[in-house]
Amino acid sequence: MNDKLDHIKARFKVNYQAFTLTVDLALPGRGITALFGASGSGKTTCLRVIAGLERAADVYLEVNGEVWQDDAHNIFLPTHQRPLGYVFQEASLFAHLNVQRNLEYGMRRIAKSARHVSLDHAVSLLDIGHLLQRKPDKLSGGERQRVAIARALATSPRILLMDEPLAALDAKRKAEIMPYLERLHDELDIPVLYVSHSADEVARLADHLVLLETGRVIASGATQDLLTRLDLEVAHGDAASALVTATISAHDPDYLLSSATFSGGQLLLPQQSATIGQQVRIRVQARDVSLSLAPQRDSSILNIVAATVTELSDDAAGQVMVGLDAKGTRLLARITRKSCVAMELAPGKSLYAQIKGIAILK
Ligand SMILES: Nc1ncnc2c1ncn2[C@@H]1O[C@H](COP(=O)(O)OP(=O)(O)OP(=O)(O)O)[C@@H](O)[C@H]1O
Repeated sequence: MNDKLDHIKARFKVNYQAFTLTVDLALPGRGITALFGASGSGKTTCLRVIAGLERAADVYLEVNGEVWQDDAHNIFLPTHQRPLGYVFQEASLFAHLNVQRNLEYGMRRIAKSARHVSLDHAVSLLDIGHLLQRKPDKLSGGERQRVAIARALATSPRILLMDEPLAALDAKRKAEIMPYLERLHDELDIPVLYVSHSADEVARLADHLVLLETGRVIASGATQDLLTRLDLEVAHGDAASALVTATISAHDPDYLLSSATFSGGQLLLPQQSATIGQQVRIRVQARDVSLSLAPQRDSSILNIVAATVTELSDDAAGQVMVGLDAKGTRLLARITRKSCVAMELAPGKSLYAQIKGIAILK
């Protein structure tokens, strides 16, 4: 299987009285694709159409080579015949069955020949072996969600649809479950459509991003690219950030630091457990980047990289978002309009980006 953007094709229209959704998407057949947008933009409706749960018009839906629905040719696979896993905001487990039975229930529906994820594998991926005998009411919210995800996986889906699976959890439980979602991504070859309105989750998990606005797809592309496109709202405001892919190149135990190389040079990070040569995904928030025309040598900031201004765009009152290119990696810096004028910033100008804070995502 390759990474071309044509393994999932979804084309349809939904017409409610007060809302119209028009979708024409070609998405990668692997990795996590986030559907991102404000409340009411149509994210859940998209998943429901893909699952065959929602009436839509002019539907064409193809998942990794299988046509599930093609209205032009009267093809319609009902929901129970679509090999998909659906995980909702609130785990809908059977209260009277223990975890083991809940998992088996999902699996029994699937013919032996179609099973490619074993129960053991799903249990170990979500680390729920110690919970198998418990009833759902004896699980925490995070544990319930892990069981719900394992149950979806145990049906050997060709695609996993996840509708804000972390939304009902508090920050601590979210942080607990995130590594499991990353694990699915790293260890399973099942594409995930992940509905979210959290920029944080999207930056951390998604390879591909679909931006929805009042029923329209306004952009679809690699997360790294879309987060830094200044014509999009997602690249503005307090949460705006860039993603940097880097490779761990050294550890410095004396200072508890690790270095990582990326297209624009080297970054120093808090000491990482990752081995040398391992890839890491780093989030750099626009508000944590300041700019200078000369490289500062008398600063406490460790990460200073040469970059070129690509574009400028107004942000909040008195603020400007600056798009930067660090030899192939896009960064954002949010600075004051006053500094922008004083530094005579314009596209093509060379300068130095001083990165005050870095978050290692994985
Ligand atoms: N069955 C329905 N009949 C009529 N209108 C509906 C129906 N289902 C959803 N809508 C409307 O369609 C729009 C999109 O809803 P949808 O649930 O897809 O949005 P969403 O982006 O998932 O929102 P949220 O983040 O709040 O879950 C909303 O305006 C909603 O009120």
